[in-house]
Order: sequence, then C-alpha cells, then structure tokens
Amino acid sequence: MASSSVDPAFSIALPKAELHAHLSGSISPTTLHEIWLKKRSEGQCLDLEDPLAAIKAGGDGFVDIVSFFPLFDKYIYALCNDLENVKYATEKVLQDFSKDGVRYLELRTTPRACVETGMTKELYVDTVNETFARWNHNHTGQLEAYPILSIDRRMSAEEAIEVVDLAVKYQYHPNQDKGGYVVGVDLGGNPMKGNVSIFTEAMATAKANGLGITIHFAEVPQSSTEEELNTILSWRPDRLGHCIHVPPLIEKVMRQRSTGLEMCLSCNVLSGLTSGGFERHHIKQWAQSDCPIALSTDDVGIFGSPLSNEYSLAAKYLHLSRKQVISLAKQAVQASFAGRKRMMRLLDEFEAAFDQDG
Ligand SMILES: CNc1ncnc2c1ncn2[C@@H]1O[C@H](COP(=O)(O)O)[C@@H](O)[C@H]1O
Repeated sequence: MASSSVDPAFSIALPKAELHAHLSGSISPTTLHEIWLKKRSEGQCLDLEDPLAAIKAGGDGFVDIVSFFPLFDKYIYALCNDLENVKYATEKVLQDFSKDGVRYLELRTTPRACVETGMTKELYVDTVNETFARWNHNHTGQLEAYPILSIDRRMSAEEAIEVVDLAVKYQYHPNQDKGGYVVGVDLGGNPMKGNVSIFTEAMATAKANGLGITIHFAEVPQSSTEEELNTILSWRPDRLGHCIHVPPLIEKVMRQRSTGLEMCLSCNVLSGLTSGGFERHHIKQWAQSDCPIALSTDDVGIFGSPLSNEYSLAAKYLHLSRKQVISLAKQAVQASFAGRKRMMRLLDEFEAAFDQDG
C-alpha cells in the first residue's frame, strides 16, 4: 500500500472500530423503503410517506435537529414495530457496517415495545441479541458486533432499571458462552428532555455488574449545566459521547481520567449541534489530550456518512498522514468494551503491510 494521502479506498480498507452508532438511526433509507413496501403490500402504514422521500437531508446535507428526534418516534419506529422487521433491519445494518470495513461494532439500541404487534421490550432485546449472535457465528474473522442497551432521557427511574436488568440478563461474558452479547449501557435521547439524576441507581447497578457505561454528554447548552455534567461524572462513565459544550472544570476531570470520547463529526456539523463546520469541530481541542478518541457515525442512515468517510474527514481537517490515521483507529480500539486484542492485531497487521509498501 503506497504511502500517499488518505483516500476513500484507504479509509475503507482500514480495520475500524465503531463505538457510537444507534441501531434505528443506522438503518439505510433503502432498507426502510423495503420494509415500507412490504408493510404496504400487507395493507399497513398506508399513511406513511416513502422513506426515500421522508428521510432526506436538506441543502449541503443539513439535518434540522428539531425534526430529528421525532423522526424516530413518528416514522422509523412505525416501520420497525415488529420482531420480523427489527431482525431484518438489524441484519442489514450489520451488513452495511461490514461492507464499509468496520471490523468491530458496538451498536446501541433502546428496548422498545409495541402492543399491536405483541413486541415487548424483552422480546425486542432477545431478537437483537439473537441476530448479533447469529451474525458473529456466521462471520468469524469479519465484523464482530456487540449491542449496547440505551436508556432514553424521557424514561422513569424504574424504566431505566428495567433496561439495565435486560443488559445484565443478556450480558456478554468473554470466558463463558451464555449466549449474551450486550457489553454496555448508554444514556441518550433528546438532550432537551429529562433530569439525569434519576438514573443514578440504574448506572450504579450497571457498573456493579461490570457493564461498560457510555453517556451522551454536553450535546446542547441545556444539557451542559455543571450540575448535570457532575452528576454524570459521579457515575464514573467509561466513555462520553459528543462532548460539545464542556466547561473548563469538567474538561479538566475528563482529561485527568483519560475518558474515552466518541466524536461524531458529520452528525455534529450537519445537525448544527456545533458551529463553524468541520474546520472548527472540537475534536481538534481533544486531539491534544490523552483521552482516546473513537470516531463514530451516530446515525449513518440519516447523516449519510459511513465510518470510512469520518476517517477521511478527520484526516482532511486534522491534517493526518496515513500513519496518524492508523493511530487514531487504535485509539477507538483502546476505548472499546470488548475485542481489543483482535482489533489491535488487525491494525498492527494493516500497519505492517503499509510500512512494507510505503
Ligand atoms: C444527535 N444524536 C443523538 N443524540 C441523542 N440520542 C440520539 C441521537 N441519535 C439517536 N439517538 C437516540 O437513538 C434512538 C434511535 O435508535 P434506537 O431506537 O435506540 O436504536 C433515538 O430515538 C434517540 O433516542
């Protein structure tokens, strides 16, 4: 492999670890379109617009953040409201990440129920876990995938504990094959909603059971009060996602702890969560710290930027050589909840091949 610039072929070939992607936001418009056609042929979803028209970014790929969150509740969840389609969409998402050269994936999802189809939260998690189990079994040596269960900020304390209980029930234990693949718990959802302090008990239970903890952090000014951020830090999270509006004192603690950071460039820029475009993205400030950075896609089905493109963007805006891009990919592995040894080996092999040719 010649030592030239970071082009798309290089970014796809790079063995990548994706740590911050939402299952329902990673379903491609094409897959949603297929589900929509199937449902319509069965006389369902007749009032729902074609996903190929409904999920469209505006000019320059801009996605309006106000209509972003309702897109899930009103649209994507109406299509993926039964176990058959949840399974189908999950398989398609795993295939899409694999095609993009992702070799390790932590995919987060919120347990969801639907009375009309008989889908319970437990059946939802069971179906997702089973799909991951089958994938990992049938694709050894390719993409290795693990679910993370998300608590939504709108949930009650009891609902959050229910999510953690499911995560424990389906937890991944590396040395004993119990069939579970869940490696962690996330807190996400609309950052304008909720009071995070009610989730302290749920997070303590997750931690006590050895699950990884990752939290959406300082996404908008309203969710960036010192009170909220200090509450989250008191849970000793392993990783933090987005980290846009971090006050200096909080930043100091994160740097001291070398907390893993999930950075979603396209999501932040295209949704207007950050200002100043890619050029002024806060990844530049964190690149100078000891915090491992995991470049991530967040919702590739909506923002349309696969992980390989996120690496190309980082190379362009941080002015990275191929060697430095490989180091960045290793940082993501350092922050992962499983599979580190295998991924480091893959990246070392990739680097050695690159050294020989370059
Ligand atoms: C700006 N980025 C974001 N910030 C916060 N939460 C987000 C998000 N993007 C997605 N979600 C959360 O993920 C759910 C969809 O996937 P699952 O149904 O769980 O698989 C959304 O309902 C929202 O709660």
